[in-house]
Amino acid sequence: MRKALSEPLRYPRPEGLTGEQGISLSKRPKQKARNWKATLRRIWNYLSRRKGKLALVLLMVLLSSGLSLLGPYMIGVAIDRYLAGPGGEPWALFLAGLAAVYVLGSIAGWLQNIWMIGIAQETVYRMRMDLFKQLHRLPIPFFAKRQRGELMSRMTNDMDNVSSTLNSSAIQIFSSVLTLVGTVVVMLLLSPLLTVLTFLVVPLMSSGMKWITRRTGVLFKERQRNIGDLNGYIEETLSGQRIVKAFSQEERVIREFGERNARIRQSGFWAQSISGFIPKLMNGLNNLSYAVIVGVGGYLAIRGTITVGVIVVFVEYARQFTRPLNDLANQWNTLLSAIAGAERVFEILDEDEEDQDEGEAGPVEAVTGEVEFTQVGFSYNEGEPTLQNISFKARPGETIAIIGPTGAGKTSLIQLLSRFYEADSGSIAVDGRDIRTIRRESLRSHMAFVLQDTFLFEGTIRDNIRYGKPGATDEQVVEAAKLANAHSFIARLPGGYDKVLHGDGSGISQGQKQLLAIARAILADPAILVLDEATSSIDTVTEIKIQEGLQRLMQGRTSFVIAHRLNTIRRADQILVLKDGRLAERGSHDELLAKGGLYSAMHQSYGQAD
Ligand SMILES: Nc1ncnc2c1ncn2[C@@H]1O[C@H](COP(=O)(O)OP(=O)(O)OP(=O)(O)O)[C@@H](O)[C@H]1O
Repeated sequence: MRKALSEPLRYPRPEGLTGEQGISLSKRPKQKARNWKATLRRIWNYLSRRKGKLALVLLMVLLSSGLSLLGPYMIGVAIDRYLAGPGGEPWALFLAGLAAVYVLGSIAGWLQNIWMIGIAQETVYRMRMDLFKQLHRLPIPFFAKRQRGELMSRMTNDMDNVSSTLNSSAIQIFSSVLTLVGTVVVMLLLSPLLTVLTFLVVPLMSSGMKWITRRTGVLFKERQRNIGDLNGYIEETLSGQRIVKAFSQEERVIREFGERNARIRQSGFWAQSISGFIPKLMNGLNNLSYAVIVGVGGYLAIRGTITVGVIVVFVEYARQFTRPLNDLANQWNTLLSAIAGAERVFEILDEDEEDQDEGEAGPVEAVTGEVEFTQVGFSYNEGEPTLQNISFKARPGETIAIIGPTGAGKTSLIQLLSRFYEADSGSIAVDGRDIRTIRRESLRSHMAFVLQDTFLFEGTIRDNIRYGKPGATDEQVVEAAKLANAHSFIARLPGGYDKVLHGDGSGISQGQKQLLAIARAILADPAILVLDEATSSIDTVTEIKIQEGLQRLMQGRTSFVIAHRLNTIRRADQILVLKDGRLAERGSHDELLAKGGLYSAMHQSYGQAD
């Protein structure tokens, strides 16, 4: 008996009890799902695609749980049978049987693990695919309301949460419950009294855990908040790195980072230190439970009520009983937080995609570029009109300059034309066809955008130019670059067209970025062009190159230019002057000047700025 007390764990100590990882998982700030039943049903929809494999996993869980009960039981039986001296089956046979039980148990555990990981990875793969597809189907207004970082975290953190839980926690919880129930049943069958004594530690354990977690919960939350704060600070200072350097604020930034970093150290220290008591407490209580079992069991054995074998079985089961209990405590929060994560993923999946194109909507083959707005009205928020009663007609190949004070609605007008937003009233027609009857994708394939802030993807210059027309040949890419006046600077770059651009084209200048955007648009060869003229000043040589490139690009296309330069405005076939969401004036430069109205007044200031 002494042996059992001083060396209570005959088999490898269960990991569930100790270890920082297990503890910290249970202390994660809880994220609660609002409708966990519906979320679980949807997770099941994904999982159920692999029903056969799942059934195998469950079989393995049953097998490994059953074998984990059988092992200690066999030891107990053996002790009773062989304690008084050799008898019954030979030892070797018994040992072989015992070894088989443990080996089979391990194999079943291993198979269950590996199969479940397969199912989990496939499930997460599908969910991730669905989420990414959905993110690219959602309309622009959806993104206007959300933070990019927040969406990113659904794609990464929430998916990771779901992944790790499906990988291990879900199955562990199931197997813990099974083992727990099985252990309790066998314990009750062997000795109800000893079972009750073993249970005595449970309230002590749970109140001890509660006492500690109440304290560490606050600390872990604080640490989490501090980490969030630090991440935010890192993101901010990296994005604003140029400003930091430009204002020589490096020292201050480092100091402020240090303060935040120290806060994490502080909260982390206390959270980890206090939670470190959990394994100690568990081990202490476990030993207490062994002592009680062995003490009372010994007394009962002397009185002949139970056998020594039963005591040994109980000591083993007591361990087996507290381990799943602990696992459950550890995994429960992980499970809850994964369900909450999955719910956040499903929330995005449930968002309305871009309004389905109306019944008749179809593709449009060739477009000449005639655009007509008829009494178009639009508002981002109900009751706050952004555009009202906009009517004009652009003939194919015309250049339309859109001007007006900031906030007048210039960008909004363009957004409607490209169907990023839908007009609330009136109609917009391309080649006489209402754009609501043209599939968005098809409509946009006839348009190209050269915006102030050109977005370049990670990849070669060639691929970036080819972005709108992936099938274009290398010769066509070079041809477009030449027309855009981009060829000469590209040719001078090390690597030329194969130079890889990183981080949104950080290795090239603003002007060069614009030249690439022009080349991209030339290659796409659209009938309708949308230009947002750069307001930032670019050196004169590049400026001339850009203007030349733009002229070539605009040739023969209907071009809408949010214009800032007098030259562009003067050359336009029509000028739309927007003010407070209304079309204040419309006409050519000369017509509007002659009118002596708003344009004429604005023209003065343009004249000064140009
Ligand atoms: N996503 C949005 N949600 C709500 N209101 C918006 C949104 N985008 C723009 N607005 C508002 O609509 C009005 C018109 O904005 P718009 O961007 O079209 O003006 P703009 O003439 O292009 O201005 P700027 O010259 O400054 O770019 C502004 O009052 C603006 O605050």
